[in-house]
This record gives sequence, C-alpha cells and structure tokens, in this order.
Amino acid sequence: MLETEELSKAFKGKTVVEGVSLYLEKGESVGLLGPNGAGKSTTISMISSLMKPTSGEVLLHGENVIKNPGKIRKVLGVVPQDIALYQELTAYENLKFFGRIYGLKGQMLTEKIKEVFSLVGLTDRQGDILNTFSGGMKRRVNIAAALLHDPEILIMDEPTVGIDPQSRSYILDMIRELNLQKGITVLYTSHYMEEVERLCDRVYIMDHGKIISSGTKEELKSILSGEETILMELDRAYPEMEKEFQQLDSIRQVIETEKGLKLISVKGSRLLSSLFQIADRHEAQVTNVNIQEPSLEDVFLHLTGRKLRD
Ligand SMILES: Nc1ncnc2c1ncn2[C@@H]1O[C@H](COP(=O)(O)OP(=O)(O)OP(=O)(O)O)[C@@H](O)[C@H]1O
Repeated sequence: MLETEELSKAFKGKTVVEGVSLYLEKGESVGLLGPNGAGKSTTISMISSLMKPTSGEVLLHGENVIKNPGKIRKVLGVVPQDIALYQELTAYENLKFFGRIYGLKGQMLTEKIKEVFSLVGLTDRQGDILNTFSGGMKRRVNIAAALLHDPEILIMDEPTVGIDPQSRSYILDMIRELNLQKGITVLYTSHYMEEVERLCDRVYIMDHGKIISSGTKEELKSILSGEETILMELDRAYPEMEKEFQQLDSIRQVIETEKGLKLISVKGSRLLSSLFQIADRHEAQVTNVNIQEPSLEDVFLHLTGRKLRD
C-alpha cells in the first residue's frame, strides 16, 4: 500500500539517505532498524511528507504523493521522536487541540478522544495537566494524538527512547495490539533490536543512509544460519585469552560484552572443550556459558562489523 522508490536526501551536499526503497503491505508490522544517525528519522520524515526528498518517490497505492501530501497525511499517524504536546494543558485538552487540527469536532471528537485514551490506557489520567505525567505517559498521549483520525498506517520514530522499562513494555504491547487487533499497519524505527524482534514481522536494516539488508526476521537470521553465538561470562576481562580465542579457526568474531565475551562461531564445531582448555590456561573464571541462536543484533554485527549501539 505504501512504498518508496530510491528515496534520497542530502543536506548541503552531504547525502544522509541514499536510494532507500521499501514497502509496507496492509496489516504488516515493519521495523526500520539502525544505529543513531543511520538516517531513519530523515527517511520517515520524507515518507510522512514533512520533508521533501532530494530525489526519489513516495507512492501510496501506486500514486506519487510527494506533490499531493494531503492524501498521505490522511492515512498516516506519525509519532515523532520528540514529544510534541502542551505541558500546561491537560491530556484531554491536548487531544482536543490535535483533534481539531485533523478537522474533528463535536460529539465525534469527544468519542474519538475517549476511544484513544482507552487504547493507550490513560482514561483515568486524561484530566491531569501534562507536566505531571511521566515520560512514558507523555509518550502514550503522543501516540493517542496520532491515532485520533483513525490512520491506516502508524509511523513511529523510536517511541520508547528515554522512558522507563515498564512504560516501554506497555507501549510495545499496545502497538502490537493495534497492529494485530485493529489491523493498523505499523512502521517502527528503532535502534533496539529486541523491540524490533518483538514487534515486527519484517525488518529493514539501515546503516549510513542505506538499506543494507531486509527480509522477515527468519530470513535475516538465516544469513547466519551456519553460525551460533556463545556467551561466556567471566569474573573479569582476560585480554590475552581473548586474543587466543580470536585465532581459533572456527571463531568468526569475538566481542566484549558487559559480563564477558560473545563469540560468533561456526555451528556444530566442537569448540567448547578448546575454549575451556584455553580458559584454564589463563586461569580465567568462567561463571556461565550459553549457546544461542543468532539475533538481529548479530546479523547487524555481521553485516557492518559494528554493534547497533555502543
Ligand atoms: N536538518 C538537517 N541538516 C543537516 N544534517 C541533518 C539534518 N537532519 C539530519 N541530519 C543528519 O543526517 C544523518 C541522519 O540523521 P537521522 O536523524 O535521520 O538518523 P536516525 O537514524 O534517525 O538517528 P537517530 O536515532 O539518532 O535519530 C545524521 O548524520 C544527521 O546529523
């Protein structure tokens, strides 16, 4: 229903989005995953007609909407990264304001506000002044505002950044419900791969302004189907041991983590006994070992040689 063709954006001659082609089918939940600065916000600003592309097209049901943004604004609900609400007004007054911008009024507006507050779980708090809300609750009001005009597609720009884990979980469940129960198509940008794994059916991985890979989660993970991830927890860092691990043929990558090491290795290579022998030699205290299937984070690491976040 919505697609972009070779979308690009340059600021003062510097290209920050280059040749981005993506599509959304009705009812899908699609993730746009990439590190800070990858170009996700710029891409969705162009899709939602808030920014003009340098080149490329945005098509809604096959029709170019760059010159006719009214059409796309009608079907899109956009939740920006920054909270765009009036702090001195109540949550209800905020939604009334946004509803009027969408052309809603009277009974229709009252009913819509009631419905969206219930969807975001804030019915009890709608009469409270916004600056008494937590960051997570403000985010939920922001999402409610984007839902007022019954959008077919909800585009969200990292809606869980900077909020507490409980609100984050609430928001993720809520978005999944909007997608599955209400059939709203979702485009969700994030640099948290766990969120995208939990929420999205299909994923575009973006880095340095370009889509570097795309597919269903399973398709992306199959890039690493011949590999597995070994998580080795240690009591402290052992740089010499790490170097030795790196030299093993069946080890593709060694990454330091908070608790120890993450080793990407060839699947089924009887590696563990060698690892333990090396650890013994370095008198390293291995406190836990865990073998995992690859995650989207590992796919990103494999494609770029870098972690999604520092
Ligand atoms: N108005 C602008 N003028 C100049 N450069 C810009 C502008 N907007 C964005 N950029 C640059 O474009 C690049 C992509 O930024 P963008 O915000 O799209 O990335 P992002 O993937 O959404 O990252 P984040 O998660 O940090 O928002 C960055 O290097 C940013 O500095």
